[in-house]
Amino acid sequence: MSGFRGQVTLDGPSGTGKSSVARGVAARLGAAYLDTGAMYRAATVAVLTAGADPADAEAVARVVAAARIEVGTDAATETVLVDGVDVAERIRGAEVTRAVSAVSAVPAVRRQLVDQQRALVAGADAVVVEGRDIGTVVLPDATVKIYLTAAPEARAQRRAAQLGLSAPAEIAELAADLRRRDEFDSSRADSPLRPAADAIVVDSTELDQQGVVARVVTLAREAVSVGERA
Ligand SMILES: Nc1ncnc2c1ncn2[C@@H]1O[C@H](COP(=O)(O)OP(=O)(O)O)[C@@H](O)[C@H]1O
Ligand SMILES: Nc1ccn([C@@H]2O[C@H](COP(=O)(O)OP(=O)(O)O)[C@@H](O)[C@H]2O)c(=O)n1
Repeated sequence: MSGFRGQVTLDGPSGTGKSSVARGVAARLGAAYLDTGAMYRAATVAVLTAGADPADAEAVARVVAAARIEVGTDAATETVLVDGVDVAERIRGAEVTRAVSAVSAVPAVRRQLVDQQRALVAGADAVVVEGRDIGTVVLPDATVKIYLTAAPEARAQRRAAQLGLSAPAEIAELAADLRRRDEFDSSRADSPLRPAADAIVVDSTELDQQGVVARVVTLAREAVSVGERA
């Protein structure tokens, strides 16, 4: 079978499985992988490290413009650096998660990171890119666009399992955080979270992770063969 060539975009709300599925799909397709959420989280680390207020759009834009954000495009290893410092663990912490939606709503930050995202994938024959606006803004001509959804309860349960939390109060807090971020990300003026008009919606509520990976790989291969026949 010939190798996959093209761009796969995976967008959707938090906890739907984007990162894990995108890594699995990239491995199966022999493709590069870009986690754009990690870039907005790294920008948030720069803001917090500088002591800037995440709600102060001008200060945020200034700090992020001066920060050197580096992310890897290898599905097997995670590389996230801010000004040369490894922040791969810090970006997943609660402090960053609380502030990231405010930082990512700043248009100057989005322009900077979208330019960087396009440059990072420009040389790749095959790439899987995940985020919120990849199919709508970053790569509007992608080969196949997936919009991943899942029931809110399933998303909160998955996030809790991932973080090793099981107390009902902790799960309720995670669910509230997911709701707050979805609401913020979907209602911002610049590049809100929404499916592209030509995205295929995949609901992962009743599928396990391998099932979702298999479905997306099939959709990616079908899109290429349709493209070849056209
Ligand atoms: N279909 C699925 N069923 C059950 N758990 C899943 C599924 N897809 C992903 N997960 C798990 O849910 C958690 C959150 O997934 P993640 O990929 O981080 O989501 P996102 O990037 O959309 O926030 C991870 O621990 C992952 O292993
Ligand atoms: N392409 C993207 C990716 C992430 N983001 C922002 O970055 C935050 C963190 O993204 P993420 O993908 O790491 O979040 P999780 O789904 O892993 O919780 C999101 O809540 C958005 O505010 C964005 O605005 N645009």
